[in-house]
Amino acid sequence: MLFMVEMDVAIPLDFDADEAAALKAREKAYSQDLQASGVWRHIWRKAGLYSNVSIFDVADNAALHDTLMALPLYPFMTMKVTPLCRHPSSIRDDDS
Ligand SMILES: O=C(O)C[C@H]1C=CC(=O)O1
Repeated sequence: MLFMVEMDVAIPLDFDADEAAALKAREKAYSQDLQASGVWRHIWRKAGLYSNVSIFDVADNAALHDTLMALPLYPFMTMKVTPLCRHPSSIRDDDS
């Protein structure tokens, strides 16, 4: 199942800088592992914002939930999740 997930990150300005850097490093590794495995299909920066729009390919709603809850930056994120399905006008043979 495909989902578009929009993530807005807001780390408090007074949050410890070293701790924030460590969380961002863990987040990057977690994200890149999921990208390599095909679960995190796409990630795009929203220009000018500490936000991204991502496409996840997971088995079901519960798998998406578990994946998102495990994001190291999750406590500092606001998310919007949108389920996706194929568009009838798509010229692609599959959802790649
Ligand atoms: O920077 C972000 O958009 C937040 C988060 C998502 C992946 C990652 O590496 O960081």
